Amino acid sequence: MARSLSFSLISSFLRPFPTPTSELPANLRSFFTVNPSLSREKITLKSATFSSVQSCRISTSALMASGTTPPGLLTKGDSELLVFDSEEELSNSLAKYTADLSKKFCLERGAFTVVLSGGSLVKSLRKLVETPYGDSIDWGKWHIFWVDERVVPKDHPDSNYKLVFDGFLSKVQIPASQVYAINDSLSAEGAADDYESCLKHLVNEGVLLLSPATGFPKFDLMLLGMGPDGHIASLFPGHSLLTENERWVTFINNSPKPPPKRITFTFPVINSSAYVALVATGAGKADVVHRAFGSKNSSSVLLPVQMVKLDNGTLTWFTDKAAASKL
Ligand SMILES: O=C(O)[C@H](O)[C@@H](O)[C@H](O)[C@H](O)COP(=O)(O)O
Repeated sequence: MARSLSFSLISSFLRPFPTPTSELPANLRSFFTVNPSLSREKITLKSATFSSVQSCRISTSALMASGTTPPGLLTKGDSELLVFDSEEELSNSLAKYTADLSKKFCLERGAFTVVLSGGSLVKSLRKLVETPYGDSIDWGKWHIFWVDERVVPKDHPDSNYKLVFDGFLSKVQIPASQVYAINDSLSAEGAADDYESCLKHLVNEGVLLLSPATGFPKFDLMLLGMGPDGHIASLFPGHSLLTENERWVTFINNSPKPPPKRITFTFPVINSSAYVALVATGAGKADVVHRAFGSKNSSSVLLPVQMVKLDNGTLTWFTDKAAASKL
């Protein structure tokens, strides 16, 4: 039977840890002990349940939405997994994580470049428009991109632009000129070329930075969903697009997930990001979460989600109990 440990990371802002570290299992004890810098202001989660925690590497940077990296826990290409008791709690924490990164990047460089996927992610972002974030975020400095888009008119029910507009953009004050939708009058190939040109223009304008290490654009934050087959963006298992290493944006005319015509960022762009939050909820994602984080990996063939290996950034998985149930 899977061992389950529930503990409250912080139930109020009055105390740093409700549970003495001596009462935690050894692996979590050392996790907290080596991070004396954890402060009550920086920990954002109300509670989390980790099943079979040996399978997961959990570091404080995922819990500290300000992005401060504690010493000795993160390495290049490392990733972190958070498991929440409910999607509601996940949504609260995702909002805090995003708001804190917004504050950091707006202060550091006066802009915040945010890339969104479609799917259930957009619903999980709902708390971001609510108090206290909705009123305090500097929306005027946000720049919104799509990691993938279905090549359909913007008012089509399949459009990721429409999904994000209805669920998020229509509720906040991001200037329309800073919302980069595809040109839906073009073919998939034309729309990908056009979007890549748009990104290059934004690099010239200084809105978008280039990764000095890879030469690909370095977005501040990507908020990505994941399919039950392990796809991210419109990068599907076994597809030739997985190995694209020159283009920034490419296209697919035969997507296994409808609709068939899409554009998508490529792996070099995704992996050049400063921060990636991978949001996976529900039992339908449990097999893939297990494959990515479980102690036994039966296949040498990597699923697309396993190919997210950031060159110099922080990858955090936000999951709920159902998605983590096979760990
Ligand atoms: O346009 C798309 O189809 C998405 O960008 C896609 O990559 C999505 O994020 C995943 O399929 C997860 O979707 P769910 O969270 O709805 O399962």
